[in-house]
Amino acid sequence: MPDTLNLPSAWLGRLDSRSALLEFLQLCRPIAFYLVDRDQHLLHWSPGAAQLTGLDPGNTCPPEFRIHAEAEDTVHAGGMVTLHRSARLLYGRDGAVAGGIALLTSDAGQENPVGESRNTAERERNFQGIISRSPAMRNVFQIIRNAAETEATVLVRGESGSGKELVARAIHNLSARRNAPFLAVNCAALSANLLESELFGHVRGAFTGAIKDHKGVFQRAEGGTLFLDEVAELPLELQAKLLRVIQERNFMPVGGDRLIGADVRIVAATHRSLREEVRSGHFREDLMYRLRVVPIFIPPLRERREDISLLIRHFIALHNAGKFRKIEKIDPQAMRLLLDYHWPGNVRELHNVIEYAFAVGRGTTLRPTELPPEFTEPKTAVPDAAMKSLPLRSPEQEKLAIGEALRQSHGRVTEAARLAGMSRATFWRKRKHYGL
Ligand SMILES: Nc1ncnc2c1ncn2[C@@H]1O[C@H](COP(=O)(O)OP(=O)(O)OP(=O)(O)O)[C@@H](O)[C@H]1O
Repeated sequence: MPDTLNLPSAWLGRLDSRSALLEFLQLCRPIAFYLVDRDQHLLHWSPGAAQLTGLDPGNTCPPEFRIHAEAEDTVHAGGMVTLHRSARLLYGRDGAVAGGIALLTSDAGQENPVGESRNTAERERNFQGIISRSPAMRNVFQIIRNAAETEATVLVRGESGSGKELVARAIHNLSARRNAPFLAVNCAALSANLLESELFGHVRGAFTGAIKDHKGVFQRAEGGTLFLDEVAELPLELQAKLLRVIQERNFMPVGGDRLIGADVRIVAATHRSLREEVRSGHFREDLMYRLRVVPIFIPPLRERREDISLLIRHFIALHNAGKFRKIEKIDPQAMRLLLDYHWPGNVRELHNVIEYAFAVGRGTTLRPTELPPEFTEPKTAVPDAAMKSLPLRSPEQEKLAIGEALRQSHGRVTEAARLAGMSRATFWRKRKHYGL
């Protein structure tokens, strides 16, 4: 079925969303669905919904039908009819929740088709362990599939915790190299000397303490894939050596006198823009071009908000499999806090939040009090004067202050721009510039 992903963006840009929505609602009259605003006022209850449920609720949404979160669940119309409901949240241009839309189908007699389509949907949302239903990520999945068939070097860009290593593993697992090793090295975690040794190995006596030969990851990953995380942090002298491996397919261990062949596919990752690193003289341009043969960008979690509830459910299901606690429901207030959060640590942070809830809470409902302090503690207002002096701040301070303004405003850009004492346009530009 075609989806928005396949619609030309130029055409989408010209579309008047108001008239398109009204046409769409008219056309779908026989289908059972409804729309609510963020305060749960019923905006539209289709004739199909009235027929299926036997209800005509006016503009008051029956409590059972309120939409607080993305859900695939059942609702009971008038306590008699059990319906299957697919609910989705709708977002405004400012990124805040603007309401919800839900589709109702009769559970009875549709067991198989609904069951099948749910399974298909589940498969589409779990690609090699990467859970997502965002169109941008579906694009990423397709690039992974295609790139895995080739030997091309891949550069994954994304914020910390957004899933770069998962992408690298997926490429390896789908490639012809899947039966050989997948090894990961974090280029930011080691000093230049240790990193060189870890990458290329050393021979006995190469330096004090080198009491025996040591094989580097280029040798240990023979026939497989090497994941170079935080590649932008690679010191310049090692960049030259890496370039050589990519071009010549061989390398020299530290203190060695003999070149060793390297049959390794490289997948590199960074949270920085390599172009900017090249511009500032921290990264070799020739190496950048060699690494980004296939560039993959993973959007931060806050830019694919449709994934938040999916990931929450995924991690809850993972932890439910343990013995300590089973969470069956999420309190609507807790869900709103989770959905409105800015997620600076991306999926890793979300997983930690669920782990925290399992550790501190009890019972079958996840409650707001079981969320870490940053969700519940009263926000300390950023002093206006301090925010207004933003242009005088260093880039690091400015980035921090913009992040804080977004956090305080729950991602609502107009409000955040006001807090930061900037116009919306400047705020957008700076936010983009800092990758926030
Ligand atoms: N879409 C996703 N679905 C399921 N789990 C995910 C997803 N994205 C990330 N994770 C999980 O979040 C954690 C962080 O992911 P990963 O290590 O791949 O991120 P990263 O971008 O490489 O982070 P860093 O740059 O900090 O190393 C891992 O536990 C990973 O399994």
